[in-house]
Amino acid sequence: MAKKNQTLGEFIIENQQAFPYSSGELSRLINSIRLAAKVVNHEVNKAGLVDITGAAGDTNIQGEQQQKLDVYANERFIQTLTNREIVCGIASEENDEYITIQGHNNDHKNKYVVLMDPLDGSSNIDVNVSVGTIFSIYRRVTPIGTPVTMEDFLQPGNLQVAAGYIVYGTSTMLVYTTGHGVNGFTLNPAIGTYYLSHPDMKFSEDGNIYSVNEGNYAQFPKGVKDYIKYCQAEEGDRPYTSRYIGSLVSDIHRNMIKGGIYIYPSSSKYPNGKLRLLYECNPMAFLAEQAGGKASDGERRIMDIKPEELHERSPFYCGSKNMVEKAEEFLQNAKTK
Ligand SMILES: O=P(O)(O)OC[C@H]1O[C@](O)(COP(=O)(O)O)[C@@H](O)[C@@H]1O
Ligand SMILES: [Mg+2]
Ligand SMILES: [Mg+2]
Repeated sequence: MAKKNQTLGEFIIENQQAFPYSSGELSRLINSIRLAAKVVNHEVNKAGLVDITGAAGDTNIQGEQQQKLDVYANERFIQTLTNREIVCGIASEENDEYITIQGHNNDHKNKYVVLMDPLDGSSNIDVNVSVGTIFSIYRRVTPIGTPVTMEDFLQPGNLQVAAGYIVYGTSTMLVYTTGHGVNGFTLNPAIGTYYLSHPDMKFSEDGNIYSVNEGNYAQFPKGVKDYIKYCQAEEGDRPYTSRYIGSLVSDIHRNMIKGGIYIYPSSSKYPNGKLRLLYECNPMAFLAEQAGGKASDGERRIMDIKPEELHERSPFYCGSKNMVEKAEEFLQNAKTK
């Protein structure tokens, strides 16, 4: 049972039985993510003081300009996960291909793969707005002792064994699930310890915050435009409040605490949506469902989508269950008209 203010270490030990495969590996994996997050947090907190902001000069497979902090965070998480001898493979937004981790005996004996967005919200780095890291963890499906293959990474989200995010905001928080609810831990930077500050986080069934980049309104499908007009109407419990930070982690985190819906729909600029299914939509969908919320692509449950490619994108509707279902209703009605 989660006890407020217990440390992350105490929580992990007390909830060992909650981790699948009853081994300590998954808890060691969560711990290694915690460690890497502390190092990245340190750099995020001094971004601007040192030359860690701004463009790194390269572009990633998404064709997006890599920020220096994207590259730094990516390297730290890969190094920590590799050194801790727990994972057999890593896929990252910042790497075109997945990374095979052989293990210190080159025996490919590790059981888990991690997919991650090492730094989410890159456009906010230079303007001192919160950013995050998102991770998704699966048990490998190919035989232990052999090198991982793409099959280990292209698993539907409903097979995740753990998922979470770190938000580097006014405070640094680690929020994650292993399929037994969602718990949030806040870092005490003075002593470098995470404390259980948000036990058993829940999405309220309803909310009055909608998060969408309304600057792209003209590019949206009719159903999305209709839903936004519904949110803005002066009737019933509306107008809702519009809040959009432009960091998926921050927008989802706020909505989980206050209630709300986050939408990144398909558009003329992003026909399949902008967010990546494997390391943005799926982990957030796992958290949302574990917190009593909902996550779809407008029609299908996100976690039931069978991925075809490592960096494939998906439209994303996530948050308070009744709000997501209302948005899906507008999308459906627009199709039938
Ligand atoms: O600026 P836009 O088009 O509204 O997109 C904002 C979205 O893009 C993202 O920044 C994409 O993530 P990355 O920063 O990791 O590429 C999300 O965090 C955010 O929700
Ligand atoms: Mg991202
Ligand atoms: Mg990113």
